[in-house]
Amino acid sequence: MNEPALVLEGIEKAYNPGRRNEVRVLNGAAARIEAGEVVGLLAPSGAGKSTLLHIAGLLETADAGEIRIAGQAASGGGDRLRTRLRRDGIGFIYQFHHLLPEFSARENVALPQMAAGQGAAAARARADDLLGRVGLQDRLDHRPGELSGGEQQRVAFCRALANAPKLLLADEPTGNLDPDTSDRVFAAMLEVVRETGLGALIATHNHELAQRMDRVLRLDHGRLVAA
Ligand SMILES: Nc1ncnc2c1ncn2[C@@H]1O[C@H](COP(=O)(O)OP(=O)(O)OP(=O)(O)O)[C@@H](O)[C@H]1O
Repeated sequence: MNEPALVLEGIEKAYNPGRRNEVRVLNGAAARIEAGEVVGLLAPSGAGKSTLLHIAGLLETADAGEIRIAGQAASGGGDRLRTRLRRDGIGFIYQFHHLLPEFSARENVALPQMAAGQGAAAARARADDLLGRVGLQDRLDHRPGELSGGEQQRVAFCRALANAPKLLLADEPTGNLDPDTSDRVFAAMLEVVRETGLGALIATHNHELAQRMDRVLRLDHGRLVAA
């Protein structure tokens, strides 16, 4: 049986602990996302959504708690373990695409694979396949500045999947797009996510998008509860 894509147990996080301006953001947050499961994360601004995604994505450390990515414990491991798990196990998409402006769509998707040791030809072939699956087969050689906002987000999505992660983390991935484009881009992402069978945690303020996911969590006083 497949290991869960993500397990979080007892995650605690406070900023400025012990000081007058202490902010307790996570207070025993726990979740389990199975392989193939798409889970939404709904939370009002400031509730700790980005903090939670950064901790799950091993970009930020928790004060306490356990994190497992596809069965591998990340908590307690050193920076090298965290970097390897992040590179091989996790794909990220942010609200703004953060694509490299001087590289083409194909190169933006191929580069993370090459950084992980893949040969250039195979990396380009996988990039072309992924980009084709979200309808960008005619935009392979375009640079980000030559693409629409929705196209840029689709490239960012393909880049997140480039190294075949077990877990996809997304922070408002269509949040900067107009409603129609957001809807289309989100549908394309969801279709590919469901085909690949990876586990996904997708933060959104959009209740309609959240309803298309398998289930939805919300942050309530630093804990994750079913929405
Ligand atoms: N580096 C930091 N130092 C101090 N406080 C911080 C820091 N980062 C975040 N916070 C505080 O922690 C809380 C949670 O922040 P976070 O960015 O996780 O919220 P969010 O739910 O993602 O909000 P949004 O939807 O507005 O992006 C906020 O009250 C924020 O002010």
